[in-house]
Amino acid sequence: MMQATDLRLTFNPGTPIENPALRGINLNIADGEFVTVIGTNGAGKSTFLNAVSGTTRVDSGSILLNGIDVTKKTAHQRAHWVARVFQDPMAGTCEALTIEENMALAYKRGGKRGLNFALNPNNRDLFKEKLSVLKLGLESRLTDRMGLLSGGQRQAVSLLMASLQPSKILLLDEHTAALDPKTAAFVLELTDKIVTDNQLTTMMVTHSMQQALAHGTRTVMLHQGQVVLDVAGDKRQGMTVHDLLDMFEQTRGEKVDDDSLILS
Ligand SMILES: Nc1ncnc2c1ncn2[C@@H]1O[C@H](COP(=O)(O)OP(=O)(O)OP(=O)(O)O)[C@@H](O)[C@H]1O
Repeated sequence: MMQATDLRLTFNPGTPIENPALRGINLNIADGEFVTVIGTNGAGKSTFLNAVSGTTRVDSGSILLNGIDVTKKTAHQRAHWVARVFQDPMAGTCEALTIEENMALAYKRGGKRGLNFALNPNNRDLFKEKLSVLKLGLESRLTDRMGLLSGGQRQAVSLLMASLQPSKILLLDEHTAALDPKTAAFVLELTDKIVTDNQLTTMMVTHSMQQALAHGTRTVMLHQGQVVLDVAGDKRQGMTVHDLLDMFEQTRGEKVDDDSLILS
């Protein structure tokens, strides 16, 4: 369970380029809920995810993960609880290390023991078994360097890595945006499977309203640093992009001014 309460953050306060990126975000996510997050450019989506993961500190407000207040904890201290897959396939894995070394690092995420401890025969079998689910033949390439994999393969392995240890929340930050449409569809399908199989509490930022409605169990829209729409259950079932745009217009009294959000 994640509870984000009145999160506020202003970049460059007191300067001519002062920017209130988070203006009181309130969002509670129940265990096992898969929330898709959309919003116009600059709405604060990445900043919000950074605040949850601890790579950005908020000015005020609180973030609780399973009842534990992590607001003042560093990203490193939160590593036990927060798993993340980034937009850039290069960002979440180390290309100089092998597939099994990357997986071993993920397996010991937040732990103190060394890489060699996690690279034992039992774990190798586990990594192979997990990789075989991808149906990409990577289970026979454990000692290949990560840098040899395509962007889609790396994102697929990143997703597996994120689910190797139980986390309180999985953050997906436009993790398919850099992939071609076919590979993106494959990685999204895999995301659904991994999230469902492992009952992961998940927040997925996407720049596609269509994707936001087609995946997950709940959709939240951010606008100017606040949550302005929040739909789930029957209300969300069968909802179209057009319905969502109408809802935004009725709530805000303005139209969505971001073609990429509407058209992608
Ligand atoms: N490190 C930073 N320093 C100053 N301003 C920042 C910084 N990071 C983000 N911002 C600003 O904060 C606002 C929110 O940015 P953020 O990246 O969270 O938006 P976003 O919703 O993820 O947008 P996009 O869809 O374009 O990626 C924007 O106006 C952005 O320019």
